[in-house]
Amino acid sequence: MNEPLIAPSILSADFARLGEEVDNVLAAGADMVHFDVMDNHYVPNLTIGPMVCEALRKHGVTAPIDVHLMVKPVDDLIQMFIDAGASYITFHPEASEHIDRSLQMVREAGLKTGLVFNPATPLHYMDYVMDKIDMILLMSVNPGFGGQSFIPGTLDKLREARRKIDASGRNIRLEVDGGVKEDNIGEIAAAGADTFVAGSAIFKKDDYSRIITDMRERIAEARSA
Ligand SMILES: O=C(CO)[C@@H](O)[C@H](O)COP(=O)(O)O
Repeated sequence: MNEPLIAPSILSADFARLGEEVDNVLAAGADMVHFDVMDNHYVPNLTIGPMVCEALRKHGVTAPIDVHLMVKPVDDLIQMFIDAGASYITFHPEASEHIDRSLQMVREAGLKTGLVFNPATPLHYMDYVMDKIDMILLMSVNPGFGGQSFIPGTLDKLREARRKIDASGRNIRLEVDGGVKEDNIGEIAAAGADTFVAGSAIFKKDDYSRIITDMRERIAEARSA
């Protein structure tokens, strides 16, 4: 099992102080920055684009930036985020006309890539591209907004995704996003996730270090049980 990674979603950060917020959450022990891109078309919200990713790099952020594209179509923005300094680029299979080609674009640029599955999206989209993905992201809420409740059926879906990853023999990260909190992160880890996106659970707290440490402890407890 991969070492667990905590990826705060900057969707819940104070955008007026974004550089400082990202510095603070990384100094508090976060492993990477989860960067939610929404187009008010594929999802009913509008957020940030490649200029903000580039600005974070210019600000001095060296940690991995995990770009989650909630846009349709995806290919133009993939290229822009490659140029802007993304580390991971994940997208929804329904948002690409040519999933294999979109994955290939990211890989040829030397970045890590992956597919994102909404709560009702079946996992079979990954079946013929397992050799081209580094991450599978299961949405545990319907995408578009922070602060929603974790959909419990995601736990079974995580177990199913974990079986597929293990059967592939490849080192693919299993990320979960939506409603991840300190009181459910243990069972999410036990279901097979190794990469944990949390927005409001971290950014709505005063002490980022305490919540990230608490999350790590609960993951470790779940793994040793
Ligand atoms: O992509 C999304 C929502 O579409 C997420 O990354 C949210 O930003 C997670 O927020 P919390 O549920 O952790 O508050």
